[in-house]
Amino acid sequence: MKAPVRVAVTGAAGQISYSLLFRIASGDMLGKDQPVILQLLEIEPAMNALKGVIMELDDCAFPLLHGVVASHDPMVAFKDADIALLVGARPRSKGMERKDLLESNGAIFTGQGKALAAVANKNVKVLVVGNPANTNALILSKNAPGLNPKNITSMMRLDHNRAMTQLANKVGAHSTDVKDVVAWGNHSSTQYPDIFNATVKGKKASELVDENWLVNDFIPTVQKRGAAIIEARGLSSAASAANAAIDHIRSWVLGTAEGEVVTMGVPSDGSYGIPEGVMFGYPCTCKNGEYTVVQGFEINEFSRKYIDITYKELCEERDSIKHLLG
Ligand SMILES: NC(=O)C1=CN([C@@H]2O[C@H](COP(=O)(O)OP(=O)(O)OC[C@H]3O[C@@H](n4cnc5c(N)ncnc54)[C@H](O)[C@@H]3O)[C@@H](O)[C@H]2O)C=CC1
Ligand SMILES: O=C([O-])CC(=O)C(=O)O
Repeated sequence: MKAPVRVAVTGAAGQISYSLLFRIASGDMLGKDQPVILQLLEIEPAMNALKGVIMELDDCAFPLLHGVVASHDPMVAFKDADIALLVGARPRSKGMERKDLLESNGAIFTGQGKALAAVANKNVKVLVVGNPANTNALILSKNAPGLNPKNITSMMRLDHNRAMTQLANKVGAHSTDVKDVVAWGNHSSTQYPDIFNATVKGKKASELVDENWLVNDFIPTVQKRGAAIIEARGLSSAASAANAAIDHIRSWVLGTAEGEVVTMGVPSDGSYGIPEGVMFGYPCTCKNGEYTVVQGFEINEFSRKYIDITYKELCEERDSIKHLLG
């Protein structure tokens, strides 16, 4: 029997967590042979709601769930955490851009960065989900001395998964037939879902679709999918966001399949002309618990323009929260 892995989840009484916790406890994230201890953080007013969620976790009698800790103190919830899923933050409502949340959410990640650095496992793998995820992850990273900045990532996997299905549907294929899409840049309406390196059943995707569809349908559909869900549901995406978080961590910890490329928001390192200093959606592969940014993807003139726009937005977001960067 493997030793349990400690998984901290913030915003544990919120709607994403309601889809996320049960899947982590059932082994979807770390494998069907990996026990877990859930360490749940909420704000004080939500502790009663969290109690109800924990009652439900108990009622599942999950074989892999070896303990639940609940606290409103990050120093308790993050203690010895091996993995931290930072979901707790306000969601946007209709008419807002995700960056409009920076003012209310950004400060959450200064305190949580400090607490993680103080008490979590030094190799803790962090995924920031709370929006605006990339810039919140940057704030966290700058406030977490002693943690490896490479281990602080932001969620672009939902965008990646959205792009796969949109492309598959267009050409009459299944998402599993699609390889090598990338959601470059920011988890925002400037992100660039790119199919120029992608294949569908081994055929170049760019030869199966035309530029008009890319510009007027595919790219805006993926960019604005979150807003379309808010419009339809009255609430932002939750189950699909939880699913993407599971996918992100599973790939990172257990590795990507042979030939599989996934998008992760990771610290920019100069790859593809993006200078250091932002969290950027890059194509990645994962092995032995580490991710590597895939090099050598073709960036044509069309793609360059979109990539530069999303990079510029990330710089603007960073400039607007300079005071939170430690
Ligand atoms: N990166 C991505 O792809 C996606 C990100 N999101 C973002 O995820 C975040 C959470 O979304 P939902 O679960 O729908 O929101 P929600 O409002 O249902 O839940 C958020 C929970 O976080 C808690 N919370 C607030 N401040 C906290 C703090 N300082 N520490 C711990 N918990 C705290 C709240 O009490 C609440 O229970 C939002 O910012 C949303 O925009 C949502 C979908 C996709
Ligand atoms: O759109 C939102 O605000 C929630 C989110 O990040 C998404 O669904 O991609």
